[in-house]
Amino acid sequence: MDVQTTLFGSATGTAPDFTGLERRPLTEGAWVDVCRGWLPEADDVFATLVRDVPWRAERRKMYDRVVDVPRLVYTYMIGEQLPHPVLEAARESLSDHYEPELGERFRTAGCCYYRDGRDSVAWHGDRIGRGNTHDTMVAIVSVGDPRRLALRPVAGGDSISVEMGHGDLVVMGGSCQRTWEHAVPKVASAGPRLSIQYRPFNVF
Ligand SMILES: O=C(O)CCC(=O)C(=O)O
Ligand SMILES: [Fe+2]
Repeated sequence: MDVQTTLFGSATGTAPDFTGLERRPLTEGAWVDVCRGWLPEADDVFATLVRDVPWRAERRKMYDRVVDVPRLVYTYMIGEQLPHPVLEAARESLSDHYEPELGERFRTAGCCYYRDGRDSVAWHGDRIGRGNTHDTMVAIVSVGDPRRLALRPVAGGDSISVEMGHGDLVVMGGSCQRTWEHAVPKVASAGPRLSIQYRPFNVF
């Protein structure tokens, strides 16, 4: 076996690739990309994050109020080491793939823990910072039980939904954070799900 393969194999598993990625254009220059089964070692990432992330309850400013968001969170800021090497490799691979279009690299990683179907996040755009005024991207990697990402235009109109399953990648891009809103609705029954959201500098 050649050394390169061995090193890469043990440190980060198979590098994710973007074969099978599909883009769904929305209105007003927003879009969503979906790539199923994208993340290598998804089982191990799930178990490691449940155990090692310093999870805390979320308080979040939304619609000019601070509201409780029923889920656990922790955000890895620029330069903080991520809790699994596959997540470092995934960030670099996403940056390499999207940089020509995004014009910059992904820098932070927000982690969310939806413990069961009662955990959720209400309708919002990631508009703290530049998402409020500029086109940007938020790349979401999911592990654990599938949950639905609902999206609806701010101006009014039908909502759509994208299933986020174990190892799936979903990227919201273009004007999505300001012209559309998204939510992870409560469901009658679900097991635990973790979400890792990669964002560029000053997008939250
Ligand atoms: O759970 C997800 O994947 C989406 C989370 C989200 O929209 C957010 O934290 O801003
Ligand atoms: Fe969001």
